[in-house]
Amino acid sequence: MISEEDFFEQIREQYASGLPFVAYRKPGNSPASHESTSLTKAVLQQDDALHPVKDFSEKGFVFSPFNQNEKAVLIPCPTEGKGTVVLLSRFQRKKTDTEEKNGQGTPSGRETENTDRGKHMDLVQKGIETIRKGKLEKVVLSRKEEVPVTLCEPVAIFQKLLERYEDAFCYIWFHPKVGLWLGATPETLLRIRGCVLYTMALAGTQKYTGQTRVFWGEKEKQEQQVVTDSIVDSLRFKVKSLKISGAGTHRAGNLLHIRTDIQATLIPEYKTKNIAPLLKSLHPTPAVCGFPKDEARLFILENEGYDRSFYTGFLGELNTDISGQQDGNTENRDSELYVNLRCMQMNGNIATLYVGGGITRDSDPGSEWEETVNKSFTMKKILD
Ligand SMILES: C=C(O[C@@H]1C=C(C(=O)O)C=C[C@H]1O)C(=O)O
Repeated sequence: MISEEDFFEQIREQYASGLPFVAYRKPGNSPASHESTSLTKAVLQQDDALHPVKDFSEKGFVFSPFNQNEKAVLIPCPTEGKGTVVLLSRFQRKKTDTEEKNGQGTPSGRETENTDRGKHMDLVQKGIETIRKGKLEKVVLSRKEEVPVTLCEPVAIFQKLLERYEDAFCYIWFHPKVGLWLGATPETLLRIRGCVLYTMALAGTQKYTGQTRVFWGEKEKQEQQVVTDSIVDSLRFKVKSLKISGAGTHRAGNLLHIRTDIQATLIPEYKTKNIAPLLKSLHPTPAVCGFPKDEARLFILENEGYDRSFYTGFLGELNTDISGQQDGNTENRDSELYVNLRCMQMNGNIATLYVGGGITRDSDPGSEWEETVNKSFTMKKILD
C-alpha cells in the first residue's frame, strides 16, 4: 500500500511516458464488491505492447468493446510474467459538500446542439416503429457528444470521479495505441468468486431529485423486467441454483434506475472453465443492447450511425483479483467486470461522451432525448 500522493504521482508519470495503464476503484455500496470503498488500484504496463485478448483465459485487466467482433485489450497482471507493476492505495474524499458527493445539480454553461436532438429523436422514432411492427421488444439507442474541455489533465479528472461517485466503478484507462477513456459506471456485468456468480439487471431511468422512494411507471418496469428475464434465461444450464432479489431503486449520481440482483451457483464445469461462454451469453445484456439480442444488435449497427467503440462494452479484473496476485495463487479465476457506461474518451482538449437509453413501444422520443442529456451530466459535471 502506498500513499495517495505517490499513487497519483506514479500514474501521472506513467501517462507522461506514454505507457499503458489502468487505475480504478470498485463501487463502495454494491453487493458485487467485497472491498472497502476506498481501495484504489493501478496496473502499469512496462512497455507499449498491445495485448489483444485471445479467448478470455488470460489474467489481467480487460477492456472490451461493445462489438464482440472487435478485439478486447488486456493489461496483463504480474503473474503473466509481463513485468507489470500493481499499485494499491486508499483514496480519502476531501469535499464535505453533500451536493458534490451526491452528484446533484446540473453543469453550467454547456448547451447541447439542437441538431443532435433532432437526429436522436429520429433514431428513437425509427426504433419505436420497428418495435411496433413486432420485429423487436426493446432496443437501446445511443449517441455521442463532443465537449471541449478546459481541464485536460486526465489524472485530475479521475480524482474528481473518485471524489464524486463513491458508488460507481470509477476508472481511467490508457493505451497509446488505443486511446484514453474515463468513466464512472453503476452497472456490474458479472462477478465470479469461486462458484458464486453475481450479476444485476439495471434499467429504467429517472432524474434524482432528492428522493429515492419514487414511483416507477409501467414502461420502466417492463423495460427492466426484460433485462432480468433475459439474464436469467442466459444463465440456464450454466448454474445449479439462482437467487433473484426484488426490483429496487438504485441511485447513480443524478439518476435513479431499477435494479434486480441475481446471484447463482455455477455448475462445476463453469467454475473451472474459461469465462468466455458466460460472457458470450451475458454480453451485451438488453440493458445496453435490447431484446431479442441479435435483432437489436443489428438494428444498432445499421441505424445508430456511429461506432460505439468501448462504450457499452465491459472492463475489469479478468481471472484474477489483481491485488491478490503477489500470493502466487495462479489457480485464481475470479473475475469482476463492469459495463462501460457514463464514460468518455479524451483526445487532447476534446472529450467524447457516450449516452443512450432503452426504447420500448411506449417510449417518447422527446423524453428519451432528455434521458441522454441527464446521463451526459455524469461526465459533464466533472469537466466543469
Ligand atoms: C445505456 C445506458 O444506460 C443503460 C440504460 C438504462 C435505461 O435505458 O434506462 C439504464 C441504465 C443502463 O443500463 C447509458 O447510460 O448510456
